[in-house]
Amino acid sequence: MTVDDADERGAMMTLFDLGGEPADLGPGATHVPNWLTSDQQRWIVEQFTAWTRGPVPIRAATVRGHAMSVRTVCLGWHWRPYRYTRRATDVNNAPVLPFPDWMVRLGRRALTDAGYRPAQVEAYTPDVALVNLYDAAARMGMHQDKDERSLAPVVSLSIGDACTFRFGNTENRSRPYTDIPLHSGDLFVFGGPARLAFHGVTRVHPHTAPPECGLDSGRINITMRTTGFNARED
Ligand SMILES: O=C(O)CCC(=O)C(=O)O
Ligand SMILES: [Fe+2]
Repeated sequence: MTVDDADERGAMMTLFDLGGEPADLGPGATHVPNWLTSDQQRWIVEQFTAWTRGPVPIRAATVRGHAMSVRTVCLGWHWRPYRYTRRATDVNNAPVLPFPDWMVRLGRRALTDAGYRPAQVEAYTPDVALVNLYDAAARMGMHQDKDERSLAPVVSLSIGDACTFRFGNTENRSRPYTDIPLHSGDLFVFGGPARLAFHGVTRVHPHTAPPECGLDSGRINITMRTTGFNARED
């Protein structure tokens, strides 16, 4: 079997396994397949294209001397391992784009659809988005999202090629974890007892992006978070 065959098989498995039981992700984690409409996905891809042009260009962050395989552009705050600043201090020192109001509203709708109570939804005010672009070879190792001071939920949106997302436990990078396919348009929310769960992307499935999503190849993932830092901090 060639690598291409293996990719093809992975792609087919990912495309056709939507009918099964929803994975039990434990309390605090919710997967809502097919949450964004095709129109919304295409519109977000257009925004993404504009974000990558700057003022801070999309780039692979450096972790312990190695470039990540994923490239990232940020909104609201600039993230570099392992802190948030208002300027892209490890890129070109330009100020980061503002966090858009429509994304706050989208984040609130995401919490509603993930089963959060109205008071929690109204209080939700994410102020940073990490927007990741994965090519077919990109991965993300198991990690916790813990550079934020706030433990408000993380809202994750996926567009383009499907991936295998590994969602684990709050203790360490190893088992127990659950591998779930995230497809174009899927929403994933992790908060409460799952907020500091280890998670990662074990692989991207090339050629699985639906034509109507607006992205020919690769995968975009947006995670909205709440830094808990005040506006003047740098
Ligand atoms: O790409 C994903 O689905 C997850 C991204 C992620 O975990 C992160 O940006 O911290
Ligand atoms: Fe993460």
